[in-house]
Amino acid sequence: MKNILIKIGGNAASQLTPAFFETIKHWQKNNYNITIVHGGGDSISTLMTQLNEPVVKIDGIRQTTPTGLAITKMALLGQVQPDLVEAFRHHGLSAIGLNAESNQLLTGHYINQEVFGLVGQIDQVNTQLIQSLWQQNLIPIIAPLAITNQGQWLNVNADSAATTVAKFLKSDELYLLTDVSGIEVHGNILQQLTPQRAIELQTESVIHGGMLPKVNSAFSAVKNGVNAVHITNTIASHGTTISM
Ligand SMILES: Nc1ncnc2c1ncn2[C@@H]1O[C@H](COP(=O)(O)OP(=O)(O)O)[C@@H](O)[C@H]1O
Ligand SMILES: CC(=O)N[C@@H](CCC(=O)OP(=O)(O)O)C(=O)O
Repeated sequence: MKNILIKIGGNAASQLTPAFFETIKHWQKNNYNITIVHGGGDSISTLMTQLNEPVVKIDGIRQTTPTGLAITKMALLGQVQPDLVEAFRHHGLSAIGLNAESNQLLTGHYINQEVFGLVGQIDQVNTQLIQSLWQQNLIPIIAPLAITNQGQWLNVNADSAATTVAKFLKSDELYLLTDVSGIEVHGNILQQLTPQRAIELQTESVIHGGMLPKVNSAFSAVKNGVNAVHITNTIASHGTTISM
């Protein structure tokens, strides 16, 4: 029995095909446990712009003010997540939307409050809640937010959230679904990426922006027991694979 986590980035969410849902159904029939962590950075930025909140990202991580956090929650929990749950239902799959407060699903801490504001990293995952949903054939769809022990909500980069949840669930495979078919280097998509090559490509700025948290999260996942991370635009292809 496999345990697969799929992170659906904001851009990928609007491009899910019937084939994607058929593959998930096929995996469920084979008793695979499926978990989704969603992004939604594009929806957050659009809503921020509409509400005159500045959009500032440093190396792919959003600086998040208290107003920015309120907008982030609106976008993720009011738009992106319900739309995804509905898409799964429409394709005959039972899914349930979850956030940090769902029976204390995701607890975290600030990464660097002075630089990033209300941005965090996840320390604890209520894996029992996820496992009980799997037993009911429900697919958990989780938002990238966390709560501190003091009850403060934190915005979490969705690649980092997906990676941490995959580590806690001991996932066999993690798919980071995005809008590119893999990591591109001088016009070619890499099949594999080693840590050494990743450092070189980051230094040369060949890997930049939103790809930085993906690559860093992927290496952290494989160091912590996830067998393989695939950076891709479809679960039908592995794109760029990061493994030990
Ligand atoms: N070497 C690279 N190969 C492919 N994409 C890259 C690379 N470096 C930076 N990127 C950028 O990373 C983006 C994916 O990250 P992001 O926009 O944050 O996606 P998501 O919303 O799916 O997390 C790509 O669209 C591309 O613009
Ligand atoms: C702290 C931080 O950067 N949080 C992200 C959360 C959403 C996200 O990561 O969505 P994508 O995967 O679609 O980019 C943000 O505010 O955009």
